[in-house]
Parts: sequence; C-alpha cells; structure tokens
Amino acid sequence: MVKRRVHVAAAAIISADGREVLLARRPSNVDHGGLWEFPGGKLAPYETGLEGLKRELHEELGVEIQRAQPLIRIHHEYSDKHILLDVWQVHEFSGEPFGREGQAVRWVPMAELVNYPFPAANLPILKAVMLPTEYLITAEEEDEVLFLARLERALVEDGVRLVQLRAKTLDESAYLARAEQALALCRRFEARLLLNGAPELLSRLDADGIHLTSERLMSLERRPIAEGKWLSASTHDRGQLVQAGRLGCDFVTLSPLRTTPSHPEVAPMGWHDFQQLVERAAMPVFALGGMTRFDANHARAVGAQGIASIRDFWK
Ligand SMILES: Nc1nc2c([nH]c(=O)n2[C@H]2C[C@H](O)[C@@H](COP(=O)(O)OP(=O)(O)OP(=O)(O)O)O2)c(=O)[nH]1
Ligand SMILES: [Mg+2]
Repeated sequence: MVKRRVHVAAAAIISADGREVLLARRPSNVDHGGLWEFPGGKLAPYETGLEGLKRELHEELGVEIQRAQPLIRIHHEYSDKHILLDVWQVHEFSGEPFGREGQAVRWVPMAELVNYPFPAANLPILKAVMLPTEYLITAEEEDEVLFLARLERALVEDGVRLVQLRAKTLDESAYLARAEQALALCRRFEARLLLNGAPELLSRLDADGIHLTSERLMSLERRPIAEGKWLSASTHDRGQLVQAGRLGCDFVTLSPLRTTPSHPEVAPMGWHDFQQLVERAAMPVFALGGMTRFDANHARAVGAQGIASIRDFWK
C-alpha cells in the first residue's frame, strides 16, 4: 500500500505571560478522536505552511495570527499515512479563541502538558514547546566565584533558562560541589540545569537532567534516566541523531555548524547540511558551533529549536 502523504500546519499558541499554551480536543468522530491537539489542519494545494495555518486558525478558533515563528517539523508514520506536522509558535494574535467547530479549547500550563493525551506524533512537539530558544553550555572556569558571577549574569541579563554544566577539568566530587551551587542559582531564576556526565550523577544531585557526550550516547542501549528528567545529547551526524531518537533523548545539540577555536580540526557542516539532518530528527535540535544569539532566528527558520553556545553567554 502506498501511504498518503499529509502536510499539516499546527500552532503552539503561547499566552502573553509565556506560561500557558492553547490546546483543542479533536471531535470523537474523526481520526485520533478525543485526543488533544495543537489547533491546525491540512494544507490546501499551493498553500505554504504559514498561509495554511492562518486559514486554519481563523476557521477553527476565530483568531488572526500577528506574529509566528517556526517551532518544529515532525515526520511521522501512522499506519495509514505519512504525516508532516509543520508546527509554528504563535506569539501574537487578535481575537478571543473559541471552538468554532464545537471542539473543546483550553489554556494549559506548560507543566501540565504531559498529562494530556495527544496523537503519537506529538511527543517532540511537547518538548519543543517547553524548551527555550537558547541553551547555555558553561565554560571551563577554575575560579568558583567567577563561575557563579558569569552564570548569574547570563541568567539575569541574557534571560537564559536552560543550562548545561560542562566542566571536564573537575573531578567528580569537585564537579558535584560546583553543580550544587549552579543548581541553587538556576532555581532562583526558574532555569533548568543539566549535568554533563554519567547518568548516575542524578542520584547524587536532583538536577533537571543529564547531557550525554556523543560517545556515551552511542554506548547506551536504553534511556538511562526517568522520563520526568530531561535527557540531551551531543550529536554530529545522522547515525548519532538516530541513536538519540532510539534512546528517547528529549533534545540534542548538532555540531559543529561553524569552525570554532575549541575544535579547529573538525570540518563545519554549514546550514545546508544542518537543515537536512534536522528535517529527519525525531526531537528538538540546537545548532552548536560558533553560534550567537543573532543566529537564533535563522536556526529556527531551518528547523532548529534554537542555538547552543558557550562563548556567547560567558562574559
Ligand atoms: N491539527 C493537528 N493535527 C494533528 C496533530 N497531531 C497529529 O498527529 N495530527 C494529525 C491528525 C490528522 O490526521 C491530521 C490533521 O488533520 P485535521 O483533521 O486537523 O485536518 P483539518 O483541520 O484540515 O480537517 P478536515 O478538513 O480534514 O476535516 O494531523 C496536532 O497536534 N494538531
Ligand atoms: Mg484541524
């Protein structure tokens, strides 16, 4: 059987305070009936994703999009069709949304999204909605006072909300001591902290998750931590992205986009190859390698969640 290919545009509509997202419930008589969804629908012939989304949100919710940005594109095989979900984050709209087709519509706090039943294709979308556009990776920093000052600056001035503690020069006990300090600071700003190291570290410190090196990623057979924690990984090619999908990584970095002083010997992949790899990834992907916040919009435009960086945030 040749499967139908269906291209769907859908919206993650975010409340003005950034804390809630609008969900709709699919009517019981359609496919995936009774499950919750991001409002949207199938593109008409010759429509772009954004054109189709504007039409669908008008038809289904009675709202007009004012400002939207690509969030994530998901390819998913259902038993009867191949679906491409082209998901946009809507930051501004006019009109008061209501279920124009009689469907239930509800503003849901981000933290409660995981309690709602969605179609199978939606899992990566939930992750993308919950994640910010910027991922700070900490620099090697001997001096603890300087380390904390620089981290605090990034949290306060750059508004960073996702942090990976990368400290290869510290031994395990020094790393954990550093992590404890970093975690306390991150908590004050409602930022999440991932530990770069062995998954077992989470039993020593209740951080928000683990970041796997690509080597550790490739050595694992199953997801090493519970679902309630974030699992991210470093990837550099398609094989590693596939493995990240197999392990159920919540998101990954893909690098190097550009040549960097830290890895001068590695050939950069550039935006073209990056986009092709991201298109088939099963989770949100952060562009890494010579990235700054000025690259974030372009990264989003080619399918990434955003950018990850050490240097751009470490001042
Ligand atoms: N809108 C939307 N559709 C989703 C999501 N997740 C998911 O698997 N789908 C699937 C379900 C459907 O097979 C397809 C969307 O089609 P749809 O039924 O919304 O299409 P439509 O609004 O154009 O409605 P219709 O005119 O075909 O009745 O995508 C999601 O989060 N939002
Ligand atoms: Mg629809």
